[in-house]
Amino acid sequence: MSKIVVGLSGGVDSSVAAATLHHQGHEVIGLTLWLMKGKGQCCSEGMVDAAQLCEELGVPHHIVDSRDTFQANIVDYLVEGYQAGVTPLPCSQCNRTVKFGPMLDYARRELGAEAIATGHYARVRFNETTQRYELLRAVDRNKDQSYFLYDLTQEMLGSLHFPLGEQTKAETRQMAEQFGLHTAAKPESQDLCLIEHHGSMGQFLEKYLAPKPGDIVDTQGRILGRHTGVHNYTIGQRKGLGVAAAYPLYVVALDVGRNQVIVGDRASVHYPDCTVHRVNWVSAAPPTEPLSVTVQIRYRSTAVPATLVPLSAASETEGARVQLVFAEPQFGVTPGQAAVWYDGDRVLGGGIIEPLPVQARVDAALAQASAPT
Ligand SMILES: Nc1ncnc2c1ncn2[C@@H]1O[C@H](COP(=O)(O)OP(=O)(O)OP(=O)(O)O)[C@@H](O)[C@H]1O
Repeated sequence: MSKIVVGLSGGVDSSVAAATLHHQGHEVIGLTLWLMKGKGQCCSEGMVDAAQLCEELGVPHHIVDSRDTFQANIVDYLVEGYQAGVTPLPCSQCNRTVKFGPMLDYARRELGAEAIATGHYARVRFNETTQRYELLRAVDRNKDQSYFLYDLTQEMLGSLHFPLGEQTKAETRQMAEQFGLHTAAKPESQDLCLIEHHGSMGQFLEKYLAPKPGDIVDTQGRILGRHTGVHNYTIGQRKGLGVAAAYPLYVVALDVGRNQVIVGDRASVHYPDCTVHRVNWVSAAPPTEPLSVTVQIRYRSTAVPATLVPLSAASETEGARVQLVFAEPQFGVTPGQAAVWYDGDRVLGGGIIEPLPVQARVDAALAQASAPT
């Protein structure tokens, strides 16, 4: 049995992950990262719940102040992204740069442990033929979090345990009761931790970005209304535009230079393809030829068939790039969000959807708007 450091948020999933490993006879050490600056109920309550869980299990608990790392890698990343007119996805970035990397470092350096575990719903296996670790979807498809884990490295996968990957959420809740954990009845977190902490994404952004009103225009440039700042809008957004029209309007492009939000009909926010940068091939070697995959462009969306075409990197900071050509045009392909591609249950890789130049978005919108959906 080995020494395993378990990341504890104070929620039911990580509690059951820790309790399971403890009951299997592993030497469990609880580790909670203190993530957010300022007073927020979720962080303080989470740390206390995690500490109490470790008391119940009779295992040590460590708290590591990671507020500066979280601020630099997540808060600043989000604010800069929204300011530039994209909608950044914080979770995959957080998993790699704030959670798994630093947790593994701390486990090795301070605790003499080589393994870490979390309550994520996903699976890892070692492929003897390719000699690579592979990331797989969780058995509980409704809870599957593999989408957020595409950016992990082989080294991280090799040190990781996901004790909940083979079970359903309902089974996890049952186990929490059987183990007699005080976190058994804790409600499910509904949103991004940042949103739970601040109330809403709007309230979070208000702290960092001043309102910057401008025009809402259609794809022909006609002014339809006013907006409160391009950072408050997302490609594909319909609600909250405050513009009356004969048909529903969607955000087609965010023009930061002109400070305009450009809107069109539903057909105009369908895209036949997208390019993706900062690509990570988590389970497989990068291909040299086009590859058939299924791809997920949002956490909750269904994976759809696409052809992946390898591209050369435009610059060193962009990392590897690929083009994804969808079998059917996709709604609201949102720059800043992750595209994650799969071969069945196996996550092959993923990356960040690149912004298109505004004019290219408008041209694509005009072309799609006149095409049948
Ligand atoms: N502050 C933290 N410190 C250490 N590990 C964490 C922290 N927050 C989350 N984790 C780990 O990452 C996993 C997934 O986190 P996520 O925020 O998605 O929580 P969740 O699915 O609601 O799980 P939980 O019920 O454990 O909160 C958690 O189960 C936990 O192992």
